[in-house]
Amino acid sequence: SGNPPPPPAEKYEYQAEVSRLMDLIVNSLYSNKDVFLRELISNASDALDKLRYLSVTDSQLLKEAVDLDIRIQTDKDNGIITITDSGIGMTRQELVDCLGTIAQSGTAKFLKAVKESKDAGTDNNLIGQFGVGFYSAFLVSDKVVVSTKSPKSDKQYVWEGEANASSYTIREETNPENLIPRGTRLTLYLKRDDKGFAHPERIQKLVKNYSQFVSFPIYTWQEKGITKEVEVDEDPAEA
Ligand SMILES: COC(=O)c1c(O)cc(O)c(Cl)c1CCC(=O)Nc1cc(O)c(OC)cc1O
Repeated sequence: SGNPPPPPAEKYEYQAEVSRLMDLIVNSLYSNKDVFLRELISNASDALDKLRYLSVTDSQLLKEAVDLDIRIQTDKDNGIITITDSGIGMTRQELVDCLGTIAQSGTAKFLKAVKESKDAGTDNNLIGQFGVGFYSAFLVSDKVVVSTKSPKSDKQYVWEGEANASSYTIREETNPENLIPRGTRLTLYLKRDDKGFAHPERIQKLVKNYSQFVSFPIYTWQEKGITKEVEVDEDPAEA
């Protein structure tokens, strides 16, 4: 017989503050939903920064020898966006700590700030300021899958959450096709009304807009092959 079956997915309840936060976001308090891409590119960039910084004292972290970059793939027929980075990734516990809970302090302040800004009618983007950028994925997605591999663990884990759900699941990644050497891959299953975000030209426009301060190359994938979005003063001869 083959390998033993993988352990079943484990179900976790969100911390109450996370549920409140997600309700707020899912009810799309934010008129310009574009911010989801800025937040997710920012998270990917932070994870790459973390890896680069830690690798200065621990070169083992780079043993998977993959380039430090961000790849954004769009599937416009099925309304799916995939954002993959080769950053530090997360262990199972970090998945629970990072995506299932948020620091209480930040949340209370965030919720208060949003309420005030809502009352004040000024719809500014508070999401990024409180480290809750991940949940902005639910501005445009019914379901989000986060597959992540940290150099600190020998397994890759998959977090799965849906909008308006009170719980999420975490399981081991066992499908060889889905394995990544290191980093995090987010798969966004876009809402019916937001499938337009999966059009390559729309993503490319948003990436150009948000990638100005990102010090890693961002590639967007489309039918015709890979287009390198961020021209890092490339020598024309190499182009
Ligand atoms: C380490 O960050 C990631 O793996 C990562 C990524 O590469 C891309 C992403 O879109 C997201 Cl959402 C993540 C996770 C970011 C995150 O929430 N990190 C994080 C948050 C915490 O509250 C924390 O506290 C222990 C630790 C974290 O790494």
